[in-house]
Amino acid sequence: MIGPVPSVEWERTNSKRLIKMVIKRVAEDVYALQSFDWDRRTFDSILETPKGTTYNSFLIKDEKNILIDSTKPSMAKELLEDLESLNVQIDYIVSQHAEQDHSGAIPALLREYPNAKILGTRACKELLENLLGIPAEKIQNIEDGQVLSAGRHKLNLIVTPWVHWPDTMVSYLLPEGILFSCDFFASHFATTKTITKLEEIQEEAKRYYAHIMMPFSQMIQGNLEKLRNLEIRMIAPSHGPIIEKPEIILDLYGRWSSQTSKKVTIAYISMHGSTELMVKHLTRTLTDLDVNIRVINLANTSTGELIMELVDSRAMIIASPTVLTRPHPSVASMLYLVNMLKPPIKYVALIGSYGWGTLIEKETRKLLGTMNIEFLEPVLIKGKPHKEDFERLDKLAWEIKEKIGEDEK
Ligand SMILES: Cc1cc2nc3c(=O)[nH]c(=O)nc-3n(C[C@H](O)[C@H](O)[C@H](O)COP(=O)(O)O)c2cc1C
Repeated sequence: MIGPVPSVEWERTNSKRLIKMVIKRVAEDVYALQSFDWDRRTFDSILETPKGTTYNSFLIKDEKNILIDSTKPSMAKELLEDLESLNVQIDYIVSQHAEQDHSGAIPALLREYPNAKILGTRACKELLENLLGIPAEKIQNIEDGQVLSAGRHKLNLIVTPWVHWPDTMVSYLLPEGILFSCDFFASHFATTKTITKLEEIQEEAKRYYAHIMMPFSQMIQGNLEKLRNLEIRMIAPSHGPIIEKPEIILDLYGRWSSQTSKKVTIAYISMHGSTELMVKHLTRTLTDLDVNIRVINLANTSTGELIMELVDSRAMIIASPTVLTRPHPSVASMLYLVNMLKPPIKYVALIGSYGWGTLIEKETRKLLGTMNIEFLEPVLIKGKPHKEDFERLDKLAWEIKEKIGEDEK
């Protein structure tokens, strides 16, 4: 039986420490304990976090008290103090994902609550032992679909592998209908607001999806399917704000994991302007052909911005001069990342200028070696582009327009 719609209310903030921790009442006897990292600007040394982040832990107070996820090790002290202020003993810690930003405070929690049992997936158990030195006997494996009863509250434990590591799971709380989703549907966004509108979350959710979730789009589709029959009233991820209108993020994930739009993203760099002239010409022609394009100069725009554009692009044009026979290093490192993150692009075209001899095509194909893409005929020219080079670019523009219109996927 599902209960009344949960809604977030302020409980208290720990202002002594510059609001490092915020406690929110999410529903009756359900609390969000959020650690705020307002100033964090990168994650995993890859992902930009221009709006900081939070590490969210959730407490269900009942006959048995359950803590879902924790925080990063350096914020363990604040989490323990806030639990103390809520006057609870912890019976269960559900570790939805062993990565240190969610489970790093578990050793400190175990020192304070030595009788607490840790629950996690099989893969999580092994990782908790290896990453955090948590003794095996403290951790119980959960089975997919297992229900943990706290008393009035029932927590449905659902195995959802690869959102973001092999160990990941989510938990669905009844009667409130709250989905504790860990990294699934998360965003790096330090805000005290809860989300009810798409525009409030779209950009940071997309940045997060692009870097963390995109390589696993097939698994995401499978896991979305697994959640389809749940009546989800609220999504409480372990990073970023709580989402009070779950359909907005569920729709985005549905689209991002299975569709592209007819968009073409052009990523370029140019040292002396010849490749840039090619990009300008191609941009003009594609615009005349009414193709939706985004142009990104890698010299002044981060690779992260490009990766976000690729979430819903159907084609990518790579424009690079030849440097020591290969793509410019900024292009090469971008290609390395694209190959890892596997955006759903279907077509790739390579253009660029070289001086005397080039292996750029071979190297580009190699760098994108594990992607399922069709390479269009490259336009590689010696020196500055001339009339016949512009004609080749026009031909490429027409080909791109035709290709991206061929299907709607
Ligand atoms: C550091 C450096 C290394 C280069 N290495 C090569 C090379 O291996 N093969 C080649 O054909 N041209 C090479 N070139 C020449 C450039 O590819 C050529 O000048 C090209 O037109 C530059 O395009 P851009 O004007 O878009 O920067 C090199 C240029 C520089 C500055």
